[in-house]
Amino acid sequence: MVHQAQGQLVQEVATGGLQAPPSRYVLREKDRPTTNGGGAAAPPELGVFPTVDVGRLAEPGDVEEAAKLQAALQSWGLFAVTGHGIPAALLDGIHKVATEFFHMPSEEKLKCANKTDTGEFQNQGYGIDRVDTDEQVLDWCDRLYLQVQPEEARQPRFWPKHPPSLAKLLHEYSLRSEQVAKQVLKAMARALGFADDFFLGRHVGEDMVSWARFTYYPPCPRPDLVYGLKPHTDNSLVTTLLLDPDVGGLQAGFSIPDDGSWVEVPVLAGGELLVVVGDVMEIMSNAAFRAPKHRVVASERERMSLVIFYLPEEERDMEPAEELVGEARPALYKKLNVKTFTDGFWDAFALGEPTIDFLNVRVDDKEATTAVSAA
Ligand SMILES: O=C(O)CCC(=O)C(=O)O
Ligand SMILES: [Fe+2]
Repeated sequence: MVHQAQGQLVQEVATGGLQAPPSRYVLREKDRPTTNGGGAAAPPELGVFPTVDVGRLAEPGDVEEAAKLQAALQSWGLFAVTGHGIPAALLDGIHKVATEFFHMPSEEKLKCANKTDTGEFQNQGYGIDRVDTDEQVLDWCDRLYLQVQPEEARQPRFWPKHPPSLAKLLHEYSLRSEQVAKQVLKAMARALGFADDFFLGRHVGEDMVSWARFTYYPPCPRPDLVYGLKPHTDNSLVTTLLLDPDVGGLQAGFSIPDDGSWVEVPVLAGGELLVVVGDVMEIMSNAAFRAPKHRVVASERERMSLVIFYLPEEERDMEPAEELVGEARPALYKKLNVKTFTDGFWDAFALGEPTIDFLNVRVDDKEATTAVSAA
C-alpha cells in the first residue's frame, strides 16, 4: 500500500551538520548492525571470499574454474568476477559520473523523480524507496532506478540529462554487464549438468529484462543506528554489482552457524564486479542455487553502488525447471507469473520480508507429499 507522503531525500536529511539520524531511520535495538553480528569475518565453513574468472568459465574444458563457481554458489551465493574484459576506464567513468549526478542540486535530480505525470509514486526514477506506512523504518539511501532492457522499454524521462555522459556510459556498461550475466547463467546451467541454453533460452527465454539501480548512501553521523539498505534477497535471476571502490558496507547474511551472522563482503578495488544469485534463480533451480540475504551498513563516508538486476520477461511464468523436479526432490516452489513476483517484491521489501515468504511461494510439506503421490 503506497503511502501518501513519500518522505524526504536522505541526502537532504543528511545535510547541515546533522548529529544523529531522525527517528524515521533509527532501527529497533535488536536490528541494529552493531548489536546483530555486525559484520564479522567469514566463518571457516564459508571459506575465503570467492572469485571467479568469467573468461575462463566460458571455456567448457576449464574444470578448475567451473569447480570454483560451483563452490561459490554452494557457499556464499555471491562472488567477485574477474576476466570480464570491461575497461577500467568505463568502470571508473560510470562510478564517477553517477556520483556526480547525486552531487547535483535536488532540483536537477528531481527532473527524473520517481513520480508519474500525475505525481503518483512509481518505482522508476530518482528518489527514495517506496514508503508504505508510518511505521516503516527508512533506509539511509537515495536511488536512481531505471529499466535498461529491452531498449525499447526505456523511459527517457527518467534518464538524467546531466551529467551529459551518464546515459551513454550506462548504456555501454549495461552491454558489458549483460555479457557477464549471460556467461554466468550459462556456466550455472553447466554446473547442474545441462547445456548452456538451459536457463537462457529454454527456461528464461532469449531476452532478459534488466533494471539498473544506482544507490547513493549519504555520509551518516551514526551508522550504528540505521540500515544503508535493509536485509533482502534480490528480485532477479542474477544481479551484477559495481561496488564502491573505496567504501565497504555490503554484508551477506548466513545461517551457518545459525545465529544470524552477517559477513562483510570485501571492497573490490581491482575492477572486479560482484555477482549475486537472486530469488528467481532459486525458484527456477528448485533451490539448487540459493539467493543470499544481504544488506548495506551505512558509513560516515558517502558510498555509491550500481546494480543491474536480470529477470525473465514479465509475461512469462516462473517455476522450478521440470528437469530439476522428481520424486527425490519435489518442487519446492509454486508456479507464478514473473510480474506478480516482481510487484510482490516491492510490497515485501517495504515490510522487510523475503518475497518468497510474503507471496507464499514455498510449497509446504503437505502439498509436496500430495504432489508426489499424485504424480
Ligand atoms: O549497495 C550495495 O552494495 C548493494 C545494493 C543492493 O543489494 C541492491 O540494490 O539490491
Ligand atoms: Fe541486493
